[in-house]
Amino acid sequence: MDSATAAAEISPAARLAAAEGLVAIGAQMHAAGWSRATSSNYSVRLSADPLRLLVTASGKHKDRLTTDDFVLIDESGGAVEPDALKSSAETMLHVVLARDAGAGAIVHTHSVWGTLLSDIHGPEGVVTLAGYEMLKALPGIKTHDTAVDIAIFPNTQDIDALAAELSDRLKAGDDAVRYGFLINKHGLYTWADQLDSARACVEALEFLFECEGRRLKL
Ligand SMILES: CSCCC(=O)C(=O)COP(=O)(O)O
Ligand SMILES: [Zn+2]
Repeated sequence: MDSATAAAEISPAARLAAAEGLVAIGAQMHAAGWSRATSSNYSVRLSADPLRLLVTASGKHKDRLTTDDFVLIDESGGAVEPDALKSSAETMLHVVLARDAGAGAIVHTHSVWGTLLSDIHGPEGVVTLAGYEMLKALPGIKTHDTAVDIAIFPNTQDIDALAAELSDRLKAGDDAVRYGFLINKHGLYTWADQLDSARACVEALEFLFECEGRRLKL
C-alpha cells in the first residue's frame, strides 16, 4: 500500500475528532502546569494495522494548539502525508507504546513533582506509589491496598535507544511499565485505550507524585 492510500484510509472526521481531543488535552495539561514552555507531546492511535498515530508536531505551545498542529505517522515514526510538520522529537516512544502496550492514546507531561521525584528516585530506577485511594483511578485497580511501581529511565537525547529499551520492558511484561514511566529529570509518559482514560491516568499519577513529593518534604 502506498502512503497516499494509507493516509486516505483515515476518515477526516475521525482525524478531526482526535485532533480536537488533543487540543483540549493540551489546554488542560498546560493549565495544570504540566506542559509549560512547549514541553510535552500527545497522541491518539487512529489505526492499529497499519499503525497510524496522530501526534503533536514538535515545539508547539500546548495551550495554543490548533487542529493543524498534528502529524499522521506510521510504524516507523515517519509522516504519512506529504509536506507534514515535523512530528514530536519523542515520536518513537509513542510508536512503541501504541505497538507494544496497545495504547490508544498517550500523554506525556513535564510536571514539577514528577520531575523532582524522578530525580530523587532516579538511582533506584523506580518510584513506588502505595496505599493511596487515588490508585483506583488507574485501569484495573480496585483497592487502595496495593502498590504500583513506576519505572524511571535515564534521560537521553537518543530517543531510538530509549524506545528500544522501553519496547523490551513492555514485551517482557515488566510491571513497572504497566501504567506509565518517568524519564529522569524530564517527565511522565502514561497511556490508556482512549484519550479520556489516558487523561485520568495523567491526573491520577501527577496527583500521586505530588503526594509523594510533599510527603518527603514534610
Ligand atoms: C521544552 S521541553 C524539551 C523537549 C521535550 O521533552 C518535549 O516533551 C517536547 O518535545 P516535542 O518535540 O514533542 O515538542
Ligand atoms: Zn518531554
